[in-house]
Amino acid sequence: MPDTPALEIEGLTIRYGGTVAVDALDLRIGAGETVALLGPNGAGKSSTVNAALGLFRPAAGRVRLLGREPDAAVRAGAVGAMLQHGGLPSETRVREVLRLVAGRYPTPWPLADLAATVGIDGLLDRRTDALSGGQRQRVLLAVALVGSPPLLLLDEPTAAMDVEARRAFWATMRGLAGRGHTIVFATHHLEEAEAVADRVVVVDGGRVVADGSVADVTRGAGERTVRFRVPEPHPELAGLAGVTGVGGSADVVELVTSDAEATLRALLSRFDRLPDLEVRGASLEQAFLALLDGRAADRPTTRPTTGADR
Ligand SMILES: Nc1ncnc2c1ncn2[C@@H]1O[C@H](COP(=O)(O)OP(=O)(O)OP(=O)(O)O)[C@@H](O)[C@H]1O
Repeated sequence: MPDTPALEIEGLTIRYGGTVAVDALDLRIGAGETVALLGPNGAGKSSTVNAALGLFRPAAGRVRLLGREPDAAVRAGAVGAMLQHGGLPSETRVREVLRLVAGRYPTPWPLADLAATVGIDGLLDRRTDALSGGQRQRVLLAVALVGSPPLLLLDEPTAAMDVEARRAFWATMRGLAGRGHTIVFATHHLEEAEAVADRVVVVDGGRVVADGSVADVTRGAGERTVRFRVPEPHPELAGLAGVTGVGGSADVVELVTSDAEATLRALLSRFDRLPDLEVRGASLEQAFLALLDGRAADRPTTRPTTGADR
């Protein structure tokens, strides 16, 4: 069925005691999409990923992976996952773990090719308890990929990786995306989302607060950056109309503004010249922070603990 979504979540609600971690969340991800799940600590990303994998029963809502119940999709090898606290059996060699997992699938990814793809060729005979954090992540990725699943759910997959390993990881992911795999990943590295994702979904307080391409989300946040050269510091710039942040370096000022026109008017009334003036759209990071700041301002000082009670 070509139109069956890879992941479909309707009204997902997850509670831990009195805490509502996920609050009637809806999300539909089409086959072949690469989607970044963004959100501050405690937003509900891991809970959503775990529930999508059927690791626990939600308080309410419905999840389908490629049209199937989570358990059935996992059993059929349709989904591969890397979880935040994913473990490997101890006192075993990497090769044995991968052989064991491969045995569950009818047509597993050939071991040598898989190892080369995720950059663990040199680790196959290493004991799992002798791996560094980043090496462990790569082995966990190999475990997730062994069945060559059409859907990958990855929770902060590059958290322990160094720059080179992260680059290699995303090169592998791009290759898989190019072959039609659906990739859903939670991350705090906004530059990864910007570089890799077709779509970003921002979650806060257990709900989706923005959803679209990076361009949509940055445009939607309404922030702009006004940049120009100025020979000395001007502390008063922080108070100019529209300005929500001041940055820059040496003799360059970068003003983040929610009203570029008002900011430019205020600047032109103070300075005769604005050398090398540039007005740019916000980066994803600026948009993300503006979005969460805006929501924080809307919240009462004491956050309601049970969104589901509303
Ligand atoms: N096992 C648990 N027991 C109690 N509360 C939990 C449990 N797991 C998560 N929570 C709470 O649920 C909320 C959502 O947590 P979750 O781990 O899903 O967020 P997250 O977006 O993945 O955060 P992070 O970016 O820090 O990993 C938080 O308030 C968290 O404290």
